[in-house]
Amino acid sequence: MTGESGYIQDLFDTAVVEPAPLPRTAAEALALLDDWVERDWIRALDHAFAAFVCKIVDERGEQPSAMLALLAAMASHQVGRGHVCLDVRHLCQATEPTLVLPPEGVGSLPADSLQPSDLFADVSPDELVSHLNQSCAVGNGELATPLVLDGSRLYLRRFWRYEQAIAAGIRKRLETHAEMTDTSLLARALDTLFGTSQEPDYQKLACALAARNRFSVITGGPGTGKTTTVVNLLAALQSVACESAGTDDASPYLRIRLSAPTGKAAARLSESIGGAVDRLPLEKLPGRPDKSAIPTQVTTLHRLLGSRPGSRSFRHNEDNPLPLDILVIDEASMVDVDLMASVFAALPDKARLIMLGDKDQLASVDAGAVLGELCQRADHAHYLPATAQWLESVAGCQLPPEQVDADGLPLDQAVAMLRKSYRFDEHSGIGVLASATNAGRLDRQLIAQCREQNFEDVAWLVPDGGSARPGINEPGVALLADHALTGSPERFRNSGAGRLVNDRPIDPPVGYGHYLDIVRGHKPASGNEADEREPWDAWATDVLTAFNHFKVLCALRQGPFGVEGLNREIAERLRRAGLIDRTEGWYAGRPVLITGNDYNLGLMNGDIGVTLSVPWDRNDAGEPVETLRVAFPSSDGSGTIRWISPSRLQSLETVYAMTVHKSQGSEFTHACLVIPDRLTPVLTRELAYTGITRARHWLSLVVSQEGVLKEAVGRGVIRASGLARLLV
Ligand SMILES: Nc1ncnc2c1ncn2[C@@H]1O[C@H](COP(=O)(O)OP(=O)(O)OP(=O)(O)O)[C@@H](O)[C@H]1O
Repeated sequence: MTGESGYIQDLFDTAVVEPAPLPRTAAEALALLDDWVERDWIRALDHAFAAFVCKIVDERGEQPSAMLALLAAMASHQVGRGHVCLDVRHLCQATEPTLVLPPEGVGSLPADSLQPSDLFADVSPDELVSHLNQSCAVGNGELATPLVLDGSRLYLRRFWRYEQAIAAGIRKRLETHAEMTDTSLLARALDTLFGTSQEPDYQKLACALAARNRFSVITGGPGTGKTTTVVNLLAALQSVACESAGTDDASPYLRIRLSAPTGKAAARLSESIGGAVDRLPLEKLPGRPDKSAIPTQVTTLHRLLGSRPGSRSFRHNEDNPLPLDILVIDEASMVDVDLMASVFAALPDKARLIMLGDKDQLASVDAGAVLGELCQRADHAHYLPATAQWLESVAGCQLPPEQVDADGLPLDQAVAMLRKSYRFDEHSGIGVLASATNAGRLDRQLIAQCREQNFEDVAWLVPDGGSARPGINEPGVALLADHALTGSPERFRNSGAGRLVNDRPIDPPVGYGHYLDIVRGHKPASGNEADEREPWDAWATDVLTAFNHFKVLCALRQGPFGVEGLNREIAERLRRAGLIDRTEGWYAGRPVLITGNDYNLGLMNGDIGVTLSVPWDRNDAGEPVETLRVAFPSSDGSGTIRWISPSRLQSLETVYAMTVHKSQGSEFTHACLVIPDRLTPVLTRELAYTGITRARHWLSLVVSQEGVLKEAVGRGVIRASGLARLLV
C-alpha cells in the first residue's frame, strides 16, 4: 500500500482487504469447506458428505459444481444443527441466521476470509432449485439419490425418509378416532378428576382430546400441568376401561408405558409422576381403578424400543410391535426425527400415542423439530365445530369462539395447549419474563422492573465497564465468578429471605459454594468399609442434589461470556475461596458433563456427575487410600449412584457453566442466564426462553447490553421442515 491513504489506513489499522474470490470448481469449494472444518465451523462429516456427492456425480459423468458441493455440505451441516433439511429460500434470504455460520458470529472471522453469506449473496432460490434439479445427485425421493429436493427444501435422503414415515404414521392415526365404548363414562371420570366448572379448563379439555385420538400432542410451558394432565388422562382411561370391561376379561386394564428421550428427563418425570398418582381420587372414579394401573416408572425411548449396541435398528419395529395400548412421550421437543420414525414403526395400530412437551423450547439437538412443527398452530387451536361440540359434551366446558375454526386441519384436532401456569403466578418474574420472551416483546418497562427488584425471584446483574479490547470483559467475568460462588442472594429482594412458593417457605438462592460445602463438610467418617456404600451413596446424592441448586447457562461456548472461559474463571474463583484444591485435571468437587454416549458405562451425552474422593482402595499395607471417583445418578431414576473411575471416562468437560442447548430437559433451583455482549446468530428467542425456564425458583440474568437481549428476543429460530406441510 502506498501514498497518504495507505499510511492513514496503516495508522488506523483499517486496511481495505480484498475479499477472497468465490470458489469456481467443486475442488475449490471443498478446499474452502476444509478450511471451515479446520475452524470448527462445520463437521468433518459435512465435508465428507459433500466430497461423496461430488464423487458420485463425477462417476456418472457429470462435472460436480462448486454450488452442489457447498449445498450438499450445508444440508449436512443443517442436520448437525438440529434441522431436518436446508431450505434454500431461507439460505438466500438470511444466510447467516439460517446456517449460524460463523458459529458464534462474524466477530471471530478474519477479514480476508470469505463470509458464508458471500457465497449465496448473488443467487436466487429459484436459481438454486433449478441448479440442484440438473444434478443426478438430487431427486424427488423416488430414486436412490443422496439428496432429495422437495420444493425449496434440500434433504439428505435418510432424513427425508424419516419425515415421510412420521407424516404417514401421524396421518394414519388421525384418520380414525380411538375406540371408546361409552363417552358418558369418560365425561363422568373427567368430572370427578377436574370438577364441573363451565369455564374452559384446558387440562380437562386436553384429557378429553387425547382420550378421543390415537395420536395427540399436549403442549404447555413450565408448570402448566403437563404431568398432572397426563396422570389424570391415564386415570380416566383406566377408569373407563375398568368400568366397561366384561367379567371374562383377563385384565381390564390398558397397557401403558411412559417414556422420555433422555435418562435425565425420564428420571424427572418418574419423580413428579409418583406424587401426582398418589393424589388421584381413584376410589371415586367409575370402575375404581387400582393405583397399580397407572405406571410411575419412566423408561428412555431407546430402552423401550430395545436398542441394539452398535446398530441403528431396534428390537421393536413393524414386525415386532411394542406390547402396549398407550405410549406417553414426555419432553417430546427433544425427540429427533430418527427416533420418532422408529417409534411410529414400532407402535401397534390401535395404540394411542400422546406426546408432551413445551413447543417454545429449543428444538432437539439432533435433527428434527418434531414437536415445534406439530404445534405451529396450537396458540389459536383451530378446532372444527364438530371437535368443539364433542369436547364440550365430554368436558362440559365451552371453548372460546376464537379457538373454533371451520377450516381447522386434521392435525389441529389432535393438539391441546395448556395455558395457565400453576408454578408461576402473575407476580413471578420468571413467569412474566418467560411469557414476554415468548411473545417476542421484552420492553423497557419490564426490564426496569427486573432491575429494580420488583420481582422477588429475579436478579438483574449488569457487568459494568468492560475492556476496550474486543472479546475481553474482565469486570464482567469477575462479577460472574463471584456470583457463581455465592449465588449473590443480596442481589435479590430481601436477600431472597422469607419467600413462600405454593405456601411453602423456600431457601434463598445459592451458588456453587453450597454443593462444595457438602463435598467437603459432609463426607462420611472414614473407616467405612468399601462395601458399606450406603453413607457414601447418600453423600453423593446430597452433593448431586445440591449441585442442581445452581447452574450458569451460556448462549455461547467462546468469548468472555462463553462456557469455556467461564468454566476456567469460576474454577479459579472457587480455588481462591479454598473450596477446590486445583482447577486443572481431576480434583474433588470437579463437576463433569458427559459429551458422548458411552454404552459400556451406561452414560449418555448430557449426563452430569461430580468427582468425589473416597477411601476405598488399599495400599500394600492394607490401609485405606483416598482415590477419586465420579458419582453419577443412575439413569433409571431409581435414585442409586454409579461410581466411575475418572480414567474410564472418555468424552467430558467441566461443567460449572453449560450451554443453554445442553441444559434442555433439566431444571435448576437457581439458574443464571448469561447474555453475551454481542448479538450472534445462536442468540434467539427460543434460546432465551429455554434459558429462563430452566429456573425453578430463582433466576439471575447477566446482561451487559440490554439491546442484545431485546434484539435476540425479537427474532425466532428459522425452522426448516416439511412435516407440517405433509399433514395438511
Ligand atoms: N389444575 C391444577 N390446580 C392446582 N395445581 C396444579 C394444577 N395442575 C398442576 N398443578 C400444580 O402445578 C405444579 C406443576 O404441575 P406439573 O408438574 O403437572 O406441570 P408440568 O407442566 O408437567 O411441569 P414441568 O414444567 O416441570 O414439566 C405442580 O405442583 C402441580 O401440583
